[in-house]
Amino acid sequence: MPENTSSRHTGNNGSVHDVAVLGGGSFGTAMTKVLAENGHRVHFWMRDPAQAEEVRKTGINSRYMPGIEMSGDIQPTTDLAEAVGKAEIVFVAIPSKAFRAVIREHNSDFRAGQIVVSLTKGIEEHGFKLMSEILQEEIPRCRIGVLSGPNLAAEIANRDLTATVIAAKDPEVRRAVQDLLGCEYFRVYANVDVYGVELGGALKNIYAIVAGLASALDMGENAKAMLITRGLAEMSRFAVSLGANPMTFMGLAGVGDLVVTCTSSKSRNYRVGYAVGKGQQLDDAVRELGQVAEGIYTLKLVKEKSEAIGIYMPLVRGLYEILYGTASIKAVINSLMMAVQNSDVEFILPRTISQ
Ligand SMILES: NC(=O)C1=CN([C@@H]2O[C@H](COP(=O)(O)OP(=O)(O)OC[C@H]3O[C@@H](n4cnc5c(N)ncnc54)[C@H](OP(=O)(O)O)[C@@H]3O)[C@@H](O)[C@H]2O)C=CC1
Ligand SMILES: O=C(CO)COP(=O)(O)O
Repeated sequence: MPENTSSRHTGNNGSVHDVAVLGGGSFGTAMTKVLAENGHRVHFWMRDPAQAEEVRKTGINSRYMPGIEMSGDIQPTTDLAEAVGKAEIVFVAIPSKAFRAVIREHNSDFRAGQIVVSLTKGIEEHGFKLMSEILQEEIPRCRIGVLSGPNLAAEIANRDLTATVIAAKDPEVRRAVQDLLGCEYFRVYANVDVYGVELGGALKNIYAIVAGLASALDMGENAKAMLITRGLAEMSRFAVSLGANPMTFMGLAGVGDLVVTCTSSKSRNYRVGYAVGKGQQLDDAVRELGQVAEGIYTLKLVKEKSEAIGIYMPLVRGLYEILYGTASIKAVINSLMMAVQNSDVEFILPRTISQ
């Protein structure tokens, strides 16, 4: 493992901490890199022994971050108990489909009071649970937080200027995460609306798929702005109905993350939408991607949930009909454009009650 020769550049008090990152994919790797560059000892858990060996020997995770060399005190491991046991703070970057299973299997390895922060932007299939709710159910003795924002892993790994949000009820959790992660290229803002921040990160993936589709069809810049803005209206309507604070959607974890994923071909969700817009089958697009695109699962769950609770989500419904139904893209666009014309900002002027 190459030694960290660069000087420490955190804005904190300079103390070194043992932290764990669970999940050896793109985002786990990017956050491991930030933490190690900030001078912390990172116990980096992944399930693939060959990958752990590669990171140990070369500092590179070639499957998920080819060409990115990490430096500093990184201890890759396939022993989750060891990683969690040594850590003061644990970051979890495991896709939503596997999140509960991994935490449940290792439940007894977590200590009372240990800080556990979810980096995952998805929803559990059964019961519509967010990752912080899973943590609360599985390890209630821990102090829980959620990190979310416009955070493309490749850009963070490249040290491009980035901001994110730590959401937690406990101010010590917020402060600890700000101190651990903050540095000259990574800035961490705080929020207490855990549910809103977390839901924002999960929901925007749906609209990134829509934006990718629109881009593949060369719909133009006005259309892009319309989709992003109506996506924001739709996701905040849904989240607020479930208890989120509408103001959260004006922040980095709301509109910030929505903008980056709806405008960047670095977003996997956007890429899936783009491929489908170019005529590829969804399954083939996902297989070719080779990484997680949480939005394709979130879409199904949000469509069901919105129907169950009576929340109007035309973009969700339209995308669902394209990806999982039989509707043509053209027919969906036509029905969206010809729907009853509603109010712009429904927090100011209520949406028509005819829909
Ligand atoms: N990439 C990004 O830019 C960002 C991602 N996120 C979120 O982070 C989460 C993780 O995404 P990301 O790292 O990008 O995903 P990737 O597709 O890059 O990697 C997925 C990782 O999860 C591991 N994994 C999959 N299933 C299991 C399992 N059952 N047990 C243990 N490990 C498993 C994979 O291991 P293996 O290789 O062995 O299959 C791999 O290490 C997602 O919710 C995503 O939305 C959030 C912000 C930014
Ligand atoms: O959440 C992300 C950026 O904030 C990453 O988006 P994708 O999962 O679509 O790549």
